[in-house]
Amino acid sequence: MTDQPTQPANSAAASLEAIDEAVRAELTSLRESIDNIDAAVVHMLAERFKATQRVGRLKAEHKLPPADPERERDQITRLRALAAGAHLDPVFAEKFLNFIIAEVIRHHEAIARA
Ligand SMILES: C=C(O[C@@H]1C=C(C(=O)O)C=C[C@H]1O)C(=O)O
Repeated sequence: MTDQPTQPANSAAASLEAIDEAVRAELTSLRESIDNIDAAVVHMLAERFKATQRVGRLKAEHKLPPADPERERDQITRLRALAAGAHLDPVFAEKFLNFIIAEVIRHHEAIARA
């Protein structure tokens, strides 16, 4: 026979409810932080795209190519180092930056065509 808790059943149920309440409160609090961080990420991305759109217009005016692989290599090196220092997976950081840069280049190509 396995060991059973010594508490009466209704008392055990009450403490389980208390744990559930504490877990629920922690989950809500963590999700509030996540929502704030997501909002900050969206605002930062919007600012970044404002800057890259200006770069795109400048490049188009001066007949410069939409992509700059050397600049991208420098950024990836820098971002990977920042990620490692921040305990973020550098592989993920690189993928994330490449995802954003691909979208920026798509915008620059569209600006050049317009
Ligand atoms: C914004 C630029 O255009 C492209 C997009 C980049 C980016 O999003 O960081 C970097 C290099 C370029 O391929 C740039 O040349 O600076």
